[in-house]
Amino acid sequence: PQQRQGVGGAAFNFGHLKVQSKLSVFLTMIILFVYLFYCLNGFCEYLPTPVYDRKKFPQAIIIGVKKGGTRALLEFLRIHPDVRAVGAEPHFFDRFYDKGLDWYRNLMPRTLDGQITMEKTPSYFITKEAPRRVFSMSRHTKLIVVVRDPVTRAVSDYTQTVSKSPGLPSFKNLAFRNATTGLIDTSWSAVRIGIYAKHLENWLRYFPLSSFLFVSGERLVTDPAGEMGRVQDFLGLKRVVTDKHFYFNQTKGFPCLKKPEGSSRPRCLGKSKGRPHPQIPSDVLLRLRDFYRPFNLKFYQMTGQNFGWDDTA
Ligand SMILES: Nc1ncnc2c1ncn2[C@@H]1O[C@H](COP(=O)(O)OS(=O)(=O)O)[C@@H](OP(=O)(O)O)[C@H]1O
Repeated sequence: PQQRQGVGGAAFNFGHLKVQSKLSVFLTMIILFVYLFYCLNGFCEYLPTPVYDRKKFPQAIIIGVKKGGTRALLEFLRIHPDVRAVGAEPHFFDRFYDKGLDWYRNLMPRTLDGQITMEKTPSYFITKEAPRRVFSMSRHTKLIVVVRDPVTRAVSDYTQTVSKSPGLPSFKNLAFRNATTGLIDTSWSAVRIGIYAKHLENWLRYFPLSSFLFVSGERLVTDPAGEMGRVQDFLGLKRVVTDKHFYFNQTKGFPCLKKPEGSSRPRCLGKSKGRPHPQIPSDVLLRLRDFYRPFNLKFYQMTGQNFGWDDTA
C-alpha cells in the first residue's frame, strides 16, 4: 500500500481510500493547517464562534429565606442542563456591593447561549438596600423565595447558631424580651427573619409580584419534583428535573438526588442540612406561633398563596 510520511515521521496510510476520499482528507488537512496558522498568530478571537461562552449577570436569584431550603433548591436546579449557578453564596447585594458589578459578574460561571445564570444568597430577602440594588442591575431579574413555617425556621436558625457557639443562651431566653409577659424579642434575627410580609413589602416597592416565585420549603421536602415543576415553569425552562431524579433517603429523612451535577453517584445534602432540632418547650412555640399568625395571614394575602402554617390538623 501507498504510504505518505507525515510531520515528525508519522506514516499515514491512504492507499485503501478512493481518489474522492483522498481529496477530502487533503482538503480537511489544509483547512486545519490554515486554522492553526491563523490561531497561532492570535486572530482566533476574531473568528465567529458558534456558541457563546460568557459570564452574565444572574437572570434569576434565590433571595431567601435563610434556613428555608435554599441550598436544596439550588442543588436540584443545578442538574438542569440549562442552569449554571455559583456554588458559594456571593453576598454581593448585602456585604460586597462596594466591589462593583464587574466583580459580581466575574463570580458567575460561564454560560452557553440559552443557559441561565443563577446564584443564591438568603440574606438578600431581609436586606433593606437589596431590592434597589438588584433592580438597578436588572429590573427583569426573577426572584425566588423559599419560605418555611417561621417558627420551625427560627428553631432551625437557632440550631445553626448553637452549633457554632455552644454557650448560647436558651431559645426561650433569646425569643422573649420579657418571659413573664410573653413579649417576643423582634430584634433577635431568628425571630425577625420570619416576618415575611414585612420584608416582602420592601421588595414590592421595586418589583411587581409577577417577578417572584414563592417556593414552599415544606413541599420541597415532601414533594420535591412537584415544587421543581413550578420552579422550572417560572424560569421558562423545560421540565427536565422530575421525580426520576429524587429518592427519599430514610436515614437522612430527606429527599436526595440520584445523580447530582457532575457525578453519577446518588448524593444527599451535607450534615448541616437536615440537622436534628433541640426540643423547645411547647408553650414557647405556641406563643411564637401566635406572634407570627397575623404576619403569616398578611403574607398569604400578599402572595395569593396559603402555605398552611397556621392550619390546625
Ligand atoms: N433535600 C434536603 N436535604 C436536606 N435539607 C433540606 C432538604 N430540603 C430542604 N431542606 C431543609 O433545608 C434547610 C436548610 O436551609 P437552607 O439551605 O436555606 O439553609 S441556609 O440558609 O443556606 O443555611 C434544612 O434545615 P434544618 O432541617 O433545620 O437543618 C432542611 O430542613
